[in-house]
Amino acid sequence: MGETLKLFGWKVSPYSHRAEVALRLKGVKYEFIHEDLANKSDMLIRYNPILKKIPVLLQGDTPIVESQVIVEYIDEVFDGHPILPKDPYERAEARFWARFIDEKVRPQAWMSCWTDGETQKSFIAQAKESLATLQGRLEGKKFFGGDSIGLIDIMACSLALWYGVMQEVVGLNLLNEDDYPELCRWGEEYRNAEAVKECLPERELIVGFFAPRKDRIFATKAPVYD
Ligand SMILES: N[C@@H](CCC(=O)N[C@@H](CS)C(=O)NCC(=O)O)C(=O)O
Repeated sequence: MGETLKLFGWKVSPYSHRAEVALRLKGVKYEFIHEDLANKSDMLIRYNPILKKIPVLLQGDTPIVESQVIVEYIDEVFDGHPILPKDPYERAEARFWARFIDEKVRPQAWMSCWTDGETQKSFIAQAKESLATLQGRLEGKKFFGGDSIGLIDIMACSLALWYGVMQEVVGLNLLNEDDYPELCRWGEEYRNAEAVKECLPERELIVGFFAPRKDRIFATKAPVYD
């Protein structure tokens, strides 16, 4: 693995963080290339022509795209901290929860912040149920991965920081210590893990993205990059 690794990312993005924390856990050197998503670079378009999104991991001239794909690639290619379990059944189970997070938890949590009225009530009810289900998967363990960070922890990273910021910006308090003590405890463990601390964005950076765009994000239901 002689080639220089480059990560095209954006510090505000939890997807970008997923890839970066996987590299940090493995102790692999890489260059972080900040993308301006309002004015995407030719390199980003060249290396991710179909989706045109960050993160993109570039190994030599070979791009790997999509955060979970990148995390799994890093785990397969580099020695050190195991991210996915060795056992095929446990690996399948971790991938199931990764999918649950991306298909249920994240969109429900996002929409509970950026809708109102009956629609919001419905998303809040769905998010509450999914958060409780996810919390149950912790089973009293330090991390979803057991004693150390694994795929599910990395996939759930937005619950450890980003979702709290969004809640604060829109004045919601859904993910709180009274209702989700285990999930909040997990969030603290995650934020305090060495590899995470090395690459977790400052809370202010995320507030600085969401707060001024609050109305436009509410209107579009999607991030606004300019
Ligand atoms: N499913 C993708 C999502 C990545 C994603 O949505 N990236 C956003 C930044 S947070 C992006 O590049 N957006 C640019 C765009 O949509 O034009 C992943 O897991 O990597």
